[in-house]
Formats: sequence, C-alpha cells, structure tokens
Amino acid sequence: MSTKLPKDMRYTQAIEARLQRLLERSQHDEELREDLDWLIGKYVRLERKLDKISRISDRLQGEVLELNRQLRQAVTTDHLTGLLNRRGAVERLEAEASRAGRGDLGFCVLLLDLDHFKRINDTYGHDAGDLFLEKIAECLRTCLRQYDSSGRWGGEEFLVLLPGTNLQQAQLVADKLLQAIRQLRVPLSQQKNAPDLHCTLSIGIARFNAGDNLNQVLACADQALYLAKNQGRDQAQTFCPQQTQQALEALRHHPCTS
Ligand SMILES: Nc1nc2c(ncn2[C@@H]2O[C@H](COP(=O)(O)OP(=O)(O)OP(=O)(O)O)[C@@H](O)[C@H]2O)c(=O)[nH]1
Repeated sequence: MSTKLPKDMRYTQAIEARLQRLLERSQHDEELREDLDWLIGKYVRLERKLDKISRISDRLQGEVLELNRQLRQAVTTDHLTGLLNRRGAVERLEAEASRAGRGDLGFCVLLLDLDHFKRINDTYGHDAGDLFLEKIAECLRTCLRQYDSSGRWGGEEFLVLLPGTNLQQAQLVADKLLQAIRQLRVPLSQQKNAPDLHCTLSIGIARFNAGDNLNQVLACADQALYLAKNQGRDQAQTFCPQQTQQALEALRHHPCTS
C-alpha cells in the first residue's frame, strides 16, 4: 500500500502535511485508509474543477477587457471618417492640457471648417458629401505626424491637435493642410466625364500654454476661424489677442456683416 500522496496535485502546505500524516497512520487501519482514499479522490476532482473554473475566469476576464477596449473605441470614434469624434477629441485635448500643465510643452489647436460644403450636398447629394468627408479625413491622416491628433468636431468641422508645437510651426502645418485640401479631387463615380468633388478649407489656430483654460483656447481658435471665413476663406488665421479682437471689431462694423 503506497504512503505517498498523488504527485500531480497542488496542496497547500498545511493540507499536504496532514494528509501525509494520515496516510502513514492508515497503514494498519483498513477503515481509515478507505475513508482517506475517498477523501483524496474527492479532493482530486475538486481541484480539477477549480482549475477549469480558473481557466474559464481568466478567459472571461480577457474577453471583458477586449470588449471594454472596443466599447471605448466605439464611443470615441466617428463612424463615418474613423477619426476621433468630438468626445474623443475632447478627451485627447484634456489629456494633452494636463500633460502640458506638468511641463512647459504646450500645444496648438487648429479648427478646420470646409468652405461652402453645403453646395456639395445640395448639388450632388448627401452621399457624395459623406464620401468627400471620408476623403478629407484620409487627407488629414496623411498630412499629420504620428503623434498629432485629428477629430471630427461637428458636421463639416474638424479639429487638429499639434503637441509640442508653437504658432509658427502650426501655421506651416495649416498651410500644408490648406494646400492638400485645395488639390484634393474626389471622383464622384467611375464614369467618364463624372465631375470631381473639390472644396477649400478655413482654419483658426490658437495655442495652449501651461495653465491656460482649455475652453478659452478653443474659443480663441473659433474666433480665428470666424476671421478666416470672413476674410475670404481658403486660409488660416492665428489667434493673437489684440490683432484678432481688432479685426473682429472691424468686421462687426463692416456694412456687409453688421
Ligand atoms: N454629407 C454630409 N453633410 C453634412 C454632414 N454634417 C453636416 N453636413 C452638412 O454640412 C453643411 C454645412 O453647411 P453650412 O454650415 O452652411 O456651411 P458651408 O456650406 O460649409 O459654408 P461656410 O462654412 O460658411 O463656408 C450642411 O449642408 C450640412 O447638412 C454629414 O455628416 N454628411
């Protein structure tokens, strides 16, 4: 009769010591030995069940994490363009603002608005407009650096976040975007003589420095965008406190806008 416990089992030290003692004592006690074998058999089956449950629980935990990741992605992604949606863009802005607060990095925000986009919808239909928005998103992704972010801010309005960038550098990025969109041609169909969709952009630029209020910076970018629209579109305007205010004031008193 063996006095060794099954080897492939995982016992706690206390259980192992007691079982081992009982096994040795049961050598001359048939009844005790039978009870002990029964208990060890139960223990083996229980341990296998626990093992199975723990593997299932590991797998479920992995699946829950993956579902959470997919859910997070779904609520922060714009389904048409695949860019961040407004909520995703705000989260990215807030993260960048708090990062900037810890150092002196700062970043620039660009608000982009397509010019006379309504004409594309009105002339070629909403699906053509959607197609054009998708191509705009592709164009943004191609033009920007890996660590820049872009999101769909509203219907035909986009936001670009340029970390560690000053206003001069942001102006260069804006020029690159203006040119890329100006040159973008989106064929409406494969048919010969089908018209190409095209459009221009207006951009407002503002800079966030450590300690700034994010909403105020966004409002500044919006004012600069308003200026870009009113000064002829297809251009970028940078928010500079005095000049922008003066220009907006002048627009307010202009006979065409007052
Ligand atoms: N196809 C499509 N159109 C959209 C979507 N969201 C907004 N729009 C359209 O975008 C157009 C915006 O029109 P407006 O606000 O007048 O702006 P605009 O024509 O671009 O003129 P400006 O901004 O002044 O240059 C409207 O026709 C909206 O219907 C969308 O998801 N898909």
